[in-house]
Amino acid sequence: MLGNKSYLHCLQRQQAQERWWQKLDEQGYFEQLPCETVAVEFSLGRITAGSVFARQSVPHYNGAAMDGIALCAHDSFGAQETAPKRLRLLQPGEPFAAGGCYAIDTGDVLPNGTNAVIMIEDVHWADGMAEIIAAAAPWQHVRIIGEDIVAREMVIAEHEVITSADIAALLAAGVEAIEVIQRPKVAIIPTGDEIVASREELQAGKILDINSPMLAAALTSWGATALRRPIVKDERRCIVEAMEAALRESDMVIVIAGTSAGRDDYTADVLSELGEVLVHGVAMKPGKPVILAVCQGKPVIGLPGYPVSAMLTAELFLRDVAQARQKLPLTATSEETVTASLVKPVPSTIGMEEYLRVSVGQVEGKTIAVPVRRGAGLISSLTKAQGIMRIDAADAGVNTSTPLPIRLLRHARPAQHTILAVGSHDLALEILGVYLRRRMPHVSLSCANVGSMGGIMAIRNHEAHIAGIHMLDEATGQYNLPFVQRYVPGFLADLTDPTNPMDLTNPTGQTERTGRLIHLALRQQGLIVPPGNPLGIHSLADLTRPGLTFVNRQRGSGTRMLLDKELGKANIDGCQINGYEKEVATHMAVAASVLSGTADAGLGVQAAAQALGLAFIPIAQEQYDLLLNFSPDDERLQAIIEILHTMEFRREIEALGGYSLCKAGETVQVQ
Ligand SMILES: Nc1nc2c(c(=O)[nH]1)N[C@H]1C(S)=C(S)[C@@H](COP(=O)(O)OP(=O)(O)OC[C@H]3O[C@@H](n4cnc5c(N)ncnc54)[C@H](O)[C@@H]3O)O[C@H]1N2
Ligand code: MOO
Repeated sequence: MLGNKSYLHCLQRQQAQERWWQKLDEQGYFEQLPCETVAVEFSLGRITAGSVFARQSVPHYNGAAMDGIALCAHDSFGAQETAPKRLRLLQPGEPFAAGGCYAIDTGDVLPNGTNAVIMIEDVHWADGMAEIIAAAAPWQHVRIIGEDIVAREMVIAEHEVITSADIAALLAAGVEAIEVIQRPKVAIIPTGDEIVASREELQAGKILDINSPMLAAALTSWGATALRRPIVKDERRCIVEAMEAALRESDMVIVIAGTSAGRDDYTADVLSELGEVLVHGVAMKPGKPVILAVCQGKPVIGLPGYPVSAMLTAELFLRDVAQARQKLPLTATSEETVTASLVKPVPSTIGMEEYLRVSVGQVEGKTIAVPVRRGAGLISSLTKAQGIMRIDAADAGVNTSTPLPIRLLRHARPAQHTILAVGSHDLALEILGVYLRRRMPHVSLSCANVGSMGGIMAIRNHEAHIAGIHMLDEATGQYNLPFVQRYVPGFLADLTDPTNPMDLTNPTGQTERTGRLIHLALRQQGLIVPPGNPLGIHSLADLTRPGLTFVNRQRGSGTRMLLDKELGKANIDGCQINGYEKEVATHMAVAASVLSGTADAGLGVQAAAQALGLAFIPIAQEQYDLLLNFSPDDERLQAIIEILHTMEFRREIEALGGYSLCKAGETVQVQ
């Protein structure tokens, strides 16, 4: 029986946070924190447990602030240009006598009897005497005791983050060791029969524990100490034992997975046995089944197993608690955001807050956000996105006209430097991004895979810089150009017009038509089959053999169009092919289906077959072009075209297998 899981009654995020926080606060979790003493030299970023006072003054002696002579100011009174005064040079260690002076360097102790320094530039030497032409004020050019810090003065207040300058000030003030708040120890307990700790144990049905290292790294960046515990089986007793051990040794516990409604999901039960579950279920996506509990006065969080859910819920619920537990300023308020509009409306469930991962770039002065794939199990949705857009629980979605704030992930380059590539995806585009970054370190390239037609539409709507496209026009037999002319009429620059600014050698004049369609590669498309081609597949006709399973690409993709055209030529109907209805979204997904054995064949690029060590039967060569939308003088445009012409780039792409870049960078011409 699945049981009556309480998280089905979801709380709003803020309500859930407040409920957990309030309970912890009542139990004094954020007060009377454990402390430890560390060497000041190694205290960077730690939080002072109490205010720290100087043990000595800085400077601790009166010293010269300039190179020159030390004298008694009184002896200089009356000195003028017309009536210089001469002072007798005393030897170091010689007692001071009125009318005398000592040679002195910056930092030297001021000799007894003296109280001022005259800079060496203002001293004349005559007959072994120092001649001065202006009076010195008492204590001029002298660093007097305590000028910087006076003994017993406060050097740093309690609960401050220690900076590098603080380290210098503390050491100067005679403080060598300092009491700081202990880093909270956070135990991480991964659970699940299918979870394994190393690649060696990985086989079908097993999942590598990537959540523990991810969370440990996040905790470290939040100032906490992560204690990774062994993987625990989906057995109630094992989880109880692991929890009890974790509670003994840590200040906070994370239990990964087992938060939802499955038969082996014990996390909430165990936590209510060992303490109090305050929240099970928050109206947010991803992350809905998160559990917030308090056991033995310590916060315990059950994170949903999907990596994106685990990361987001840890950031939203755990980070503040970990930081407050060490009196660190909370990160949330200092996070970098940009405001952007979505390229297409995104629906969302009313009552559920949604965290949408997006690519962000600036196209024609407008900041654009392109959603990346949404699944909570897709960790690459976090690594490939530039930011996270929050859709409010009250909204049924976001339309394209409402700009919304986006929290930037990693130290994202500013949106105005991000090139948005929206269209059919190809590895060559990502490698182009790497080459661009080498030339222009401030620029990044962000790719959103929406298929060739989606790319053309994004260019038409002024929402992308680049669209990668490969679509064959059956009527003309030509690739790409007819579609651009049909769907974005007037967009392409007329390069035969000498006044056209797209002539990069002569950037003058004004015109509306600034787009370019340039060659990237000729790609070999073909059937991807298991190594050694065990079923002896040689042509599309073989796909109709009984017992053979095919995997298809999604409708609207260039590869699907190619397949349908080739099937038409061979007089084969899709319904004759077992698996024709099964669609996946990328070349690599086709190759992965073949590798895993869920399909015997699929159509895709040779590079995908080569990447996964699969066999390949060539079917057709297709033209993959880049539709570019930059202002003519944009240096990124020039850089792209230059890179496409380099041998280094061409060789690297051709080495992927099945690519020819002999025309890369050239403008696509009407045939
Ligand atoms: N009937 C329902 N099923 C599910 C619901 C629901 O409302 N009703 N919610 C779904 C949502 S939303 C989420 S999120 C997940 C949360 O699942 P659990 O926390 O119970 O976690 P598992 O099912 O054990 O794992 C989910 C997924 O994550 C993988 N995983 C787990 N631990 C790790 C790890 N340490 N490293 C990497 N990956 C991990 C695990 O293998 C699963 O693939 O529940 C839905 N179900
Ligand atoms: O909460 Mo789950 O994380 O939406 O997939």
